[in-house]
This record gives sequence, C-alpha cells and structure tokens, in this order.
Amino acid sequence: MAASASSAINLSIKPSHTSLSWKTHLSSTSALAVSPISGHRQYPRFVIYAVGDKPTVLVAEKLGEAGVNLLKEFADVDCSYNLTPEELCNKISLCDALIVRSGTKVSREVFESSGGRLKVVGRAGVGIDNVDLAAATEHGCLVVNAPTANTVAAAEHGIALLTAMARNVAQADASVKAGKWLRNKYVGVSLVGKTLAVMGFGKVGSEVARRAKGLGMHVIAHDPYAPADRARAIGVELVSFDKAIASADFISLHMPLTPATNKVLNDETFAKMKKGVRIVNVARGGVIDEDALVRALDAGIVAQAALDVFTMEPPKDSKLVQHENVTATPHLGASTMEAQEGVAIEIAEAVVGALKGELAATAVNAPMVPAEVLSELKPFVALAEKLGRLAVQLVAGGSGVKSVKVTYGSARGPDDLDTRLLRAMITKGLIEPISSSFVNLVNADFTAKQRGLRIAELRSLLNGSPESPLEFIQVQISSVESKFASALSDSGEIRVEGRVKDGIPHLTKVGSFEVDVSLEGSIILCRQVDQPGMIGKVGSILSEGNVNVSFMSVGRVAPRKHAVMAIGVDDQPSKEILKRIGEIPAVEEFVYLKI
Ligand SMILES: NC(=O)c1ccc[n+]([C@@H]2O[C@H](COP(=O)([O-])OP(=O)(O)OC[C@H]3O[C@@H](n4cnc5c(N)ncnc54)[C@H](O)[C@@H]3O)[C@@H](O)[C@H]2O)c1
Ligand SMILES: O=C(O)[C@H](O)COP(=O)(O)O
Repeated sequence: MAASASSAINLSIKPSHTSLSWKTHLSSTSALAVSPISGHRQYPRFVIYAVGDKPTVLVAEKLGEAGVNLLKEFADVDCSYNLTPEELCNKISLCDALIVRSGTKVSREVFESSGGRLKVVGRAGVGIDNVDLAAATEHGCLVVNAPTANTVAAAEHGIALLTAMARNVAQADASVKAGKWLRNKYVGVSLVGKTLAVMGFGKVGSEVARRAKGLGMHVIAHDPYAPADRARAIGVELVSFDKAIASADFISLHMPLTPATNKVLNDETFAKMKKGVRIVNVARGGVIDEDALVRALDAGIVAQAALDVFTMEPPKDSKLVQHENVTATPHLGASTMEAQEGVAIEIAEAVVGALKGELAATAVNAPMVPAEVLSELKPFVALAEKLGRLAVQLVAGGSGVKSVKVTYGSARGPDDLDTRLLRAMITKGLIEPISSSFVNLVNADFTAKQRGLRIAELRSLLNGSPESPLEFIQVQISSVESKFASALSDSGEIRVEGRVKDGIPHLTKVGSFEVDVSLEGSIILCRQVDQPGMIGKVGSILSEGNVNVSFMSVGRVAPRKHAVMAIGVDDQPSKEILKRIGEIPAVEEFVYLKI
C-alpha cells in the first residue's frame, strides 16, 4: 500500500533546516537575515544588517592595528575599550564576534545576553581563563585564541624578570632615582650553575628553558603532559612536582590556570622549597596563593619573587606588590610591538575565518583540524551531516531517537582518522530537523548529551589504499519505527549509507537496498515492484509538476521483485505530485526527504 502524499511529507518533525550547513550558519549575515529557519530564529535583531550586510565585531581591548584593519575588510568593527560588565552585556546582542585580551571577563551572562547572535569569541593571546568556556560551548559559540604569536615575548619577559630579580634591578633603579647609592644593599645572586625549575613545559616554558640554558643554568621541568623527547631535545630533565620545587634555586611558572593549578604554590608547597628560592610568574596570578607567598617572603623561604600576573588585575592594596623583595610588572608578558602585531593578525584571521564558516585551527572548544586534514575530510563532513539528516527523517516518531550507531569504513588505521568532526556533523544532521536547537561543531556533543542521544562510533577496517580517508559512512538508528519500512536493515535498524564520489556526497544504501543518488537537493525514496516503465511513470509525474530530476537510481533484490528507487529532485514537489506518485499501483511505499 502506498503511503499517502500528505503523511509522507508530514514527517512529524518540525520544519526542517534542510540545506543550512554549519558554514552557512556562520557565513554571510545576509543568509542569516533572510533565513526563516534554524537557530537564527533566536536572533532578534536582523535589522543591523540592513546597511552594509556585514557582521559586527566588537573589539573590547586594544588590538594591533594590522589586525583591526584585517577585520575591517570583512566586518563592521566596533572598538570599545574599558566596557563595564553591564555595558558589555548590553552591546553583545548586536555583535557576531567579540575580541578580548586578558582584561575582559567573558562570563556566562555575556553569552546569555547575546541572544544567540554571538558566534565567535577571539582571545587575542593564549590564556582563556577569562572566558567561560562551558557557557560558550552550550551557546554554540566558538572560542578561538592566538596561541603562538606571543610565546617568545612571554619567554623574554620571563627571562627579563629572572635576571632583573637576581640583580635587584627594579629596586636599585628606584633607589637611585630616589637619590640613593646603595651598592652594598643591592648585591645580587648569580644565575650560572643554579637550578631553574620550569613548571609547565609548553610553548613559553620550553622557550624559557632554552634561554636559561644559554645563561648557564641547570634546567629541570615539571609538566605531566609534556613529551619527554621534547624535553630531552633541549637538554631538560622532566621531574615530579615535588622534586622540581624541592631542588630549585629558581622556579619559573608557565602552566595554565586550571582547577588543578589553582593556588598550586601555597603554604604547604612553599614549605617544601629550598630556603631562599626565587620565583618568577608570567603565567597566571591564580597559580599562586598570594597571601601564602607574602608569608613565605616574610619567613625568608622565598627570597624574592618577580610577578607579571596577579589573581586580581590590577591588584588593589596588595601587600605582595608592596613587598620589598617583589618585582612587579603589569601583565606585560605579551606586550612587545612584535607580539601584539602578530597576535592581532593571528586572532583577526581566526575570527574572520570562523565568521566565514571555516573551521578554526586554533579553536579552543571545538575540534581543531589542521588545514590539510580538513581539505581531505571536507566532502565527508558534508556527507556526514546529510546522512544524519536523512536518517532522522526516516524515523516514524513515537519512541524518540536515543541510540545511533555510526560506522566508518576506512582503510586507514584508527589513529589516522579523526572522526570528531564527522560525529559532530552527523549529530547536527540528526538533531536539527527534530528540534529548535541550533547545533554546530561547538555544541554538537553537548546538545546530544542533553537530549540523551547516544552516538556509538565503529570502524570497519577495509583492505585497500588508505589514500582516501574514508570509503563509506553508515548511520543506523536503533529501536525506532521507520516511515519507510525498506530503510530498515535485517536487524531492524534504520540504516543509510553514503560515499563520496568525485567530491560529491552520494547516498549508496538504504536499508538493504543499494542505490546511488547524489545528495544534493531533495530525495524521493520509493519502494515498488520492479517492472518496466516505473522510471518513466514517476519521471513524467514529476515533470508535469515542473520538478527537475537530478538523479535516479534503482536498487533491487532481484529482477521483478522489490526495488527501491531513489530520485534526486532539485525542486520541492507539491503535495499533489507526491500523492500521484503514491497512487501508482506498483508503488508500495514512498517518502520525500529534504536534505
Ligand atoms: N604574562 C603574559 O603576558 C603571558 C603571555 C603568554 C602566555 N601567558 C601564560 O603562560 C602560560 C603558558 O602559556 P603557553 O603558551 O606556554 O601555553 P601552553 O599550553 O603551550 O603550555 C602550558 C603547559 O602547561 C602544562 N600544564 C598543564 N597543567 C599542568 C600542571 N598541572 N602542572 C604542570 N604543567 C602543566 C601543559 O601540559 C602545557 O605543556 C599560560 O597560562 C598563558 O596564559 C602569559
Ligand atoms: O595569555 C596570554 O596570552 C597573556 O597573558 C597575554 O595577555 P594579554 O593579551 O592581556 O596581554
């Protein structure tokens, strides 16, 4: 019995977002403005695009000119510095992107106030501890940073503080300016032959280590995640936290501020240090318990500290800053002309790329995909989303989609294939047609979890050349009924499978039927008794409805038995046309699917 046209197109799902891709979501704002569907319905203020049709980027802290100019080529740029938190919240609903340095708190309230419009936060620097990443992710807002351009500047500042501290440069300078000449008071200590413990052997830490070795220091490092061979290559021994702090004459901090590193230098850990240790911090103020440091300085456990960063910036009435054995700078680590130009360009490029819908190589809350991997994965990314979209439209409704199995057929070993991007796009394809959620690469996993949707990923290791990252992707939804029974596999799951042919995603399997239809436009799937003239009959009904057919393919179990016809159509057939297809006597069931 043929399904009626109305039940076939009334898919018991909400109006579909059909062809909107992640790229479209993030790309042209005019597309956003005219789009009647999807997450953009959360955007209340399309009116700002009326003039100029450009996205708006709010630059909330001083950014190098080259970066601002780059932004201006693509967007309306609003440089408003020193905003109060309330002013930022008020402005943000008019902005597609926000660029900050370390001085602006991008809190949950900022994302909530954006009304869904804020699509990317660019951190012009490394540390993202001032951005509420969980809130960004929940709101589908990409966070990108500029992780490399200020590394050398920060390392140089670390070395500057180390040497200045050892020779009392700041204190001596102040005293000379005050008219004094205290040559005996400011006798320093030498660096050569002393042990420096670098805590956090990442980009800055390893550059500090390299330079300190050049000064003749013995350098050890603690970093639970750093590869030993990188340390070995620089001639640095990786040691435990306790060993590092207990054997160091100087400690230089270079780890990020995380729950694990918060106040990692405290009364207890100061007590384990060598008496007279000297500490440099160009990482984050929060890694030191500042009150405990004052106590350690007063007790002589710590002889000196040189600090560029503070728990609260700027520090207020700080005993620590006022301590005579402390050298302080106002978070200047990244502040060289060169680093600021570099950071500005790095972040402007990342933000513009993200607004154009490109995947960011410096994404903090989404998979980072190197450009070369991305270019080969790109057609599979499109295939993944379309298969998710097709599979969910085949669900009859009722019990809800809870469990999805994705199989990647590939000749590449598991380590050679990063599927996070593909999984995110399948999730997007699965969820968007059945919800009002705006799903993108950033919040796909979060949204799936929130909806109780489990996505299991399997590999099917194929023989053959691993030149192409993938041969096929198969999406199966279990424990649901299908409105197109032929889409069910032998084990009762809705199953669709696709491949990329000449760079174009194709649907190649529905249930147990082999088909071959390019996934562009929309698709009619039709099960019929295989017999001559079927293609002609369906084709002529569609042509009478002025529906252009892009592709037709028939998969059958055996001649004159059941067959599934997959018809790609460029235009949406009317209900009447679909009804007439359903009324062809040999048609047993059919479904119209928007991709
Ligand atoms: N003062 C400044 O202006 C300035 C400039 C640049 C960077 N920074 C700060 O310096 C820090 C390092 O920056 P980066 O670019 O080298 O970052 P990075 O990510 O390259 O390096 C951080 C390293 O810390 C390690 N780490 C993480 N947790 C650790 C722990 N519990 N103990 C020890 N090591 C741990 C990581 O494995 C990583 O190798 C960051 O906090 C950054 O914000 C400050
Ligand atoms: O994490 C960083 O990149 C540094 O702390 C630099 O911060 P800034 O951009 O505020 O100078």
